[in-house]
Amino acid sequence: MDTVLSIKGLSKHYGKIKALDGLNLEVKKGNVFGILGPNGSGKTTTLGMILDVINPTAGQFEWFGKKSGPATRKRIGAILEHPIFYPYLTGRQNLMIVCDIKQVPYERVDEVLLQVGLEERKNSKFKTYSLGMKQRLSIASALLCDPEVMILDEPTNGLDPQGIAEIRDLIISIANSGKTIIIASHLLDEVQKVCTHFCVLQRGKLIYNGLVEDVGKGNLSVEVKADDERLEEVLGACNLHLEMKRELDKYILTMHDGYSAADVNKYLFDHGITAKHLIVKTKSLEKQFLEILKDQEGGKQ
Ligand SMILES: Nc1ncnc2c1ncn2[C@@H]1O[C@H](COP(=O)(O)OP(=O)(O)OP(=O)(O)O)[C@@H](O)[C@H]1O
Repeated sequence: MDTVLSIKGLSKHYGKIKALDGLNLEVKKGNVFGILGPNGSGKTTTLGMILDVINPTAGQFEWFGKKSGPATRKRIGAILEHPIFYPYLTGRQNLMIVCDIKQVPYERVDEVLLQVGLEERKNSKFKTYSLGMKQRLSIASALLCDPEVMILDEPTNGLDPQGIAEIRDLIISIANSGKTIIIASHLLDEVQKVCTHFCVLQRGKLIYNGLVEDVGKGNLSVEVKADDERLEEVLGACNLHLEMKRELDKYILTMHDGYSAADVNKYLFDHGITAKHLIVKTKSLEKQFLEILKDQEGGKQ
């Protein structure tokens, strides 16, 4: 798979503050790559450097196998902050101004407005747009040059749940059109729903890099409830699980490899107990993220 972005030993120090410290990362063509991290972990600094807005203290990066420059920059669309649009001009007129600046033919304006779902409101003034519509116009603006890569910094910041869902669907549709996408976010649910890959930064260091589909792999957890006072004793005696925990009126079993909720159900049934609640719990990215951060903290002690 073609490498779109290759980062080697990238660092940015502000005096004693190591905003980014020796980052190595590769993003391949077609990836939807989430950069996760708590506040101040170096996400925006990373995006700033790969977009040539911030000068690195050390290290390097390549776009499409080449040193970054005007030719590679044309192949990248980015939204770092809300771009400034004119409130009294329509969405369409605002994008025509961007076309003039970027030397893109005006035909692209209607194409991108359609792509981001603003076709019906294209002749409304920008000041009448909701926050979600403003964000979609920003994305439309970044799409004007038909870039191969889109870089989005916290694309759903400040949006309501419906706005978040709309931007999420838009990102998925842009990814499906074959573009590579890099998103910095602290919304784990958003990354889990949209991204194929993710990395975690903490205090400027890369502490995790992997596939989103691998989240939740590992030992299965099964949650069990039953109206039977023998439940704890019977469950405790079975050898399907590695660990059993009680949480209020339910039991959480961490299963041995190869055993499922159906095995628990059959075991209980064979012991005359009918489960009234039996669900498989998969680990969310949120849980995994918190564990990754905790492991890192633990490793320091
Ligand atoms: N211009 C600057 N001068 C000094 N320190 C800076 C500067 N820019 C960023 N930093 C520091 O570098 C660290 C990383 O900041 P950065 O904005 O990249 O983090 P972030 O992960 O994007 O955080 P957030 O989620 O809050 O936006 C922080 O400690 C921040 O205070």
